[in-house]
Amino acid sequence: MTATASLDYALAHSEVLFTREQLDTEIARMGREIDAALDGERPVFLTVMHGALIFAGQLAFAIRTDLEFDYVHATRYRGQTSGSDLHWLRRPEVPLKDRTVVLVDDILDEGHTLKAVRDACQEMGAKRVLLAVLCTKQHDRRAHGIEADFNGVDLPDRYVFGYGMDYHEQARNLPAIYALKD
Ligand SMILES: O=P(O)(O)OC[C@H]1O[C@H](OP(=O)(O)OP(=O)(O)O)[C@H](O)[C@@H]1O
Ligand code: HPA
Repeated sequence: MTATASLDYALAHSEVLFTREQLDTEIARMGREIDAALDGERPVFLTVMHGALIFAGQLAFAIRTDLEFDYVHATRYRGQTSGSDLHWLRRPEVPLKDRTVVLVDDILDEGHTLKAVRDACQEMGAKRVLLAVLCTKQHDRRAHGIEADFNGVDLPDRYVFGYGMDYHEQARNLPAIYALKD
């Protein structure tokens, strides 16, 4: 591993943007918003591995409506800090025809990942796909036609890690969102 890819390097060149306490508050709000949108309907709660793992568990506890769990694994970054082609490692198993899907991911960045996963859900017959993300990066590189229905916090256009998000496959279990300094 190169020196700049180490977690020690990342922590020495980063700052905390959002603490666990701040994120707890936002996730609780999202749970209430999702309950209101579901209006009693039981959805498929579809988690995009690996990055959404921590957020999805916390969000599920914040939602009162019963959920049917499934997950997909699609990755575009594969441990790197810039994205490339999307690789599907697991597609949805639960039949999605005529179902509402709550699609859960850690970050909406350029949007290619969630756009591809959302399109796949629609091709499988989902009647409604609601996107719930912990954070959204603010820039003008977003893929056309993708935005979050439920968002936790907005981020500057910097590489972030922690709270499920990786720095060269490290740091996912740090309980805060960190950003590299410019
Ligand atoms: O909006 P985009 O630019 O497409 O980026 C967002 C995606 O990138 C990350 O996944 P990654 O490919 O790093 O896999 P991971 O979830 O295993 O970390 C993240 O979890 C999102 O799924
Ligand atoms: O800034 C990021 N950090 C971690 N994973 C990501 N996937 C897309 N953007 C990012």
